[in-house]
Amino acid sequence: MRFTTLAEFAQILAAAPTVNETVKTAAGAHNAQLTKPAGSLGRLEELALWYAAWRNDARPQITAPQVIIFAGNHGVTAKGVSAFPAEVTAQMVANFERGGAAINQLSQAAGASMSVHALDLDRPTKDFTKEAAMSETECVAALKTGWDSVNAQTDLLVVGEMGIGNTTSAAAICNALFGGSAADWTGRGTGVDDASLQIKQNVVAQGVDLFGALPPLQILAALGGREIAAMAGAIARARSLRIPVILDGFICCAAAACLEQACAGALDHCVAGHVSAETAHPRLLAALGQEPLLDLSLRLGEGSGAALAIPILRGAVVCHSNMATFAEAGVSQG
Ligand SMILES: O=C(O)c1ccc[n+]([C@@H]2O[C@H](COP(=O)([O-])O)[C@@H](O)[C@H]2O)c1
Ligand SMILES: Cc1cc2nc[nH]c2cc1C
Repeated sequence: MRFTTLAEFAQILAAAPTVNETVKTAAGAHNAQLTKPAGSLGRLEELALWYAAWRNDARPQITAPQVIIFAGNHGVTAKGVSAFPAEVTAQMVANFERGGAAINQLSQAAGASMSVHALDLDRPTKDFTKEAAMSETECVAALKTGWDSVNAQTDLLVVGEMGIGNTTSAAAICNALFGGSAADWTGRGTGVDDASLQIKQNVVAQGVDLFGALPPLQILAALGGREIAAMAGAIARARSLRIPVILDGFICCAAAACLEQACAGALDHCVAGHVSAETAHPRLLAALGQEPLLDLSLRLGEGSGAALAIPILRGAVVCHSNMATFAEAGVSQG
């Protein structure tokens, strides 16, 4: 399916497949027969039923998880909102390509393929305290990069990001989408000091003053970044292919939030992999109605927290699909 405008992208979200309740019921009946006290696998049982219902398969397997990292540069970095210089984005892309970053290790440990997409790094977005970060055309191009990067054969998707300055962009998106004050949504990102945190809050407040009244996908264009839009495009593509998604930290969830606010239920195929140490991430997860699987005080991004959650979902699915039933094992039911 192609889209050339944000309005067409919104139509795709509205027409996306929904969860298969018949398969969910069948998966629930199977779960009830497995050799364990009812409910004893806790949240793993709920995860397995959710996964089965999205895959249209009451006894699914996870065989080909995909991790995709998107990188983008941000005009607002000129304001001094990050503890690191903007050139680190491109330097880290080279590191991802050489296999030297945390996400390379975590993807491999989780048995996932991993790819990196750098989006116009030599052309940062515009400073959103002055003008929209991206035009509609630029935002649509980034959404398409994400859309096209999803392998249709994958059965579990993680999207992650790298972009110096992108916690400022994510904070502005969240403040615009959910209200409250700039301080509510602005954290220390890579580790800014008190003076830079104050600048960051002011930048977020200025962006929200200018663009906060726009509809959600226009907020993504005006306050977002290319890697943020690309994550949104990939999450939407996964939905169209019935591929469940594990969400990562604050920036990933801000991208996802644009979809949910544009179309209620757009994240029903997503689960939050972790809650990050970025101060506003718990607030964002609450706004999305998401309960994170892990709480490890990570604040790296790169899809790292989501990749760590892959084995949890794998565990849920192998128990659900491969355990013996009471009848098969000759175990007496209580
Ligand atoms: O995922 C998170 O919650 C998270 C929290 C803080 C920082 N990050 C990463 O740090 C970078 C953004 O931080 P900053 O300070 O440059 O806005 C970007 O590359 C993110 O991947 C990521
Ligand atoms: C070194 C470094 C690695 C990162 N990975 C994701 N965001 C990052 C930010 C920095 C600064």
